[in-house]
Amino acid sequence: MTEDVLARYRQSIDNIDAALIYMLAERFKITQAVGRYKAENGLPPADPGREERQIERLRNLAGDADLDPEFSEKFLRFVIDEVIRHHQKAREE
Ligand SMILES: C=C(O[C@@H]1C=C(C(=O)O)C=C[C@H]1O)C(=O)O
Repeated sequence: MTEDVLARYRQSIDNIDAALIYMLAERFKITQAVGRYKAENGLPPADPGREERQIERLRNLAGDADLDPEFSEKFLRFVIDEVIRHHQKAREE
């Protein structure tokens, strides 16, 4: 009985994790396009002003959603740093 409850929770966790992976894949597809556009047009890989606005926006959304804003900032920072790495590579190609 208890194991059924745990299995149901975990099924839901598996679905959410799958959605996160698909959403991240879509985000990286569009950021790769941004990286190519920047490389072709001589724009810098990073845009600190945009990052600051994004982080502030997500910190507020996190607060509304009862998620730790510090965690949401760390997560977005991690993703953005990877995007910038891709943009630097696109510029070198
Ligand atoms: C995607 C961009 O490039 C970088 C990555 C960002 C992101 O992943 O949200 C935001 C700003 C830039 O440093 C962009 O300039 O919009």
